[in-house]
Amino acid sequence: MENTIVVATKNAGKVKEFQNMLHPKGFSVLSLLDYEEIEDVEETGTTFEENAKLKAETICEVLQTPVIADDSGLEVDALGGEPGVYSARYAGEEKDDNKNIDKLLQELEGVGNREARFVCALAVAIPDKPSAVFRGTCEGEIAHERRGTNGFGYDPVFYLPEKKKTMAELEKEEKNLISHRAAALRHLQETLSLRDL
Ligand SMILES: O=c1[nH]c(=O)c2ncn([C@@H]3O[C@H](COP(=O)(O)OP(=O)(O)OP(=O)(O)O)[C@@H](O)[C@H]3O)c2[nH]1
Ligand SMILES: [Mg+2]
Repeated sequence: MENTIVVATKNAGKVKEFQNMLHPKGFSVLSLLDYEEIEDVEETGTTFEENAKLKAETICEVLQTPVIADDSGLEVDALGGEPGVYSARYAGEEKDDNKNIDKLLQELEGVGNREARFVCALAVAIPDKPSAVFRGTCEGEIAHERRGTNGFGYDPVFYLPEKKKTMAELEKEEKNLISHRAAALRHLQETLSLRDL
């Protein structure tokens, strides 16, 4: 397992981004897509941090190896911070990105304030050690319609005014420099060495 990091997620979009961010640093990335027998961890927390810790600690306990977990989502100011920790299941249990975007655009119909942010809590769990959690955010606005095909989730409607593009119009390298996930990973690295994992 040398230079391998396990990310406790079944979200293929997240897995790709962690691979693209960690491969250049000399790590290979495994995820729960490589351990199909492991069931989803129930996200019973009320914050991104609680859910990230829950996922990291549960999978660390099962695999007895260091694990990182990402709990993330979209906070929209005009919706009082929703969908927040419920971002994946905003339009139903099937976690359908397209339906989630449709619902978001409906909720914001006629709403002037489009300010929003992506939030990522990244938790690290190491056997027999206290876990740690780091937060990264990325500020933007909710567009009126979809643009772009890169990324996943709400990326086609997450508009970055300074880039004049949606997140889904950015190349993956560009997203991985400015995203909430990249920011959380930077914070983790300021405190911990990935080589300790
Ligand atoms: O456009 C987006 N670009 C992103 O970069 C991004 N990051 C998160 N999200 C949204 O937030 C949910 C996370 O929920 P979440 O952390 O519970 O993950 P998940 O349930 O998909 O997988 P898991 O990691 O729990 O197994 C995701 O499904 C997405 O809807 C994003 N949307
Ligand atoms: Mg989830």
